[in-house]
Amino acid sequence: MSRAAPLTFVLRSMSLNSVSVRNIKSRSRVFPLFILGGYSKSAVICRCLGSNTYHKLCIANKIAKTRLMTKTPSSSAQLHIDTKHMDSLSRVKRVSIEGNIAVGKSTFARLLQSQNQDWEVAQEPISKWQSVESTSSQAVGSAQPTVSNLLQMMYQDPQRWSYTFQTFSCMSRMRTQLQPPPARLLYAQGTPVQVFERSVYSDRYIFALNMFELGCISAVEWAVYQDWHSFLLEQFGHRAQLEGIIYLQAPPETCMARLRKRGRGEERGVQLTYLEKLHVQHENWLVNKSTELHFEHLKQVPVLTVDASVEFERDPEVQERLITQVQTFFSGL
Ligand SMILES: Nc1ncnc2c1ncn2[C@@H]1O[C@H](COP(=O)(O)OP(=O)(O)O)[C@@H](O)[C@H]1O
Ligand SMILES: Nc1nc2c(ncn2[C@H]2C[C@H](O)[C@@H](COP(=O)(O)O)O2)c(=O)[nH]1
Repeated sequence: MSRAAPLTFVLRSMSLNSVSVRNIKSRSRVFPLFILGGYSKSAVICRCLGSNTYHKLCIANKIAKTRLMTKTPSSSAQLHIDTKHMDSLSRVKRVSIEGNIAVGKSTFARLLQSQNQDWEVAQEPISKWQSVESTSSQAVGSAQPTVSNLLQMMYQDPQRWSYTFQTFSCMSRMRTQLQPPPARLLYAQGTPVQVFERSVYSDRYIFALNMFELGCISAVEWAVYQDWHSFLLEQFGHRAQLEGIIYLQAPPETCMARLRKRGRGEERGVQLTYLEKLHVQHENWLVNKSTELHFEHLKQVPVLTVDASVEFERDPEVQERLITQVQTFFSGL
């Protein structure tokens, strides 16, 4: 049997009984798919009726990429596919926790993780920013690997390192948001939710914007950042889209006290004015809705604002109230 070069398809729509795919190379052909069965962990093998053509579908959340394993089917080809797996994937909601530095996002995320097996928390990849490996451009073979703390470099010399930091933080957030959900979420009884600590959106609409407004990112760097950010999200955004946002809201003074209490070395020089500015950015985006957004779906994403000024770390009653609030929010997504 002859093998054609692999083609890539993107799942366009999904219902209980059919799935249609668009050939992204020709941008025109649509193949109806019908349920049959048989899938492995992250791949579905489907068969094209009336021919020996097989397709392998690699699924990520609501979007599936199919790879043509053998010859090209006719445009009327009917494919068999198990959509049970796809339905499970599409049930998984994606929510980010947003809020000022040290407001309590990690603490809150840990609380959520401990409360419900149907929720999976992805932490902010701070450790990656604290240890960036590089090699010097010395003679081949003698180059020594170096580990740099980009978070510290950004705080020590924001003019020099803010743009570099935002490229790295955004890429690491994108990677996190593109992670498929763990298998146990696919079999969840309730509402399965992937919870992200911050997102590619706060990267742009909170931090990068703030650094630009503070003059730590130049006009050219800001233009370049926005250009690749928009492109990245246009290309992959459908796989990283959020269904909800939890905004942990607290006065900057409270965040400052918690930041000092936490005592992270890199943040020693952080001033209250910086947290005040970040607070305004959060309020503008998530409460006043005055931040200019560039992604239509983002304008519609529901926001749950949680009063994070209360001490919830060691108060089971407050924790219970918060969890109920979150549970109600998740089930309405
Ligand atoms: N609700 C709260 N009340 C009092 N202290 C808190 C609360 N939430 C978090 N903290 C403390 O504040 C500090 C920062 O919390 P953390 O969860 O690391 O914040 P973030 O992830 O938003 O930066 C930690 O020392 C934590 O113990
Ligand atoms: N300049 C930027 N700084 C950022 C960004 N994301 C996080 N951070 C800083 C703020 C904190 O010092 C630390 C971790 O944040 P927490 O709020 O989780 O404590 O990293 C960013 O995009 N730009």
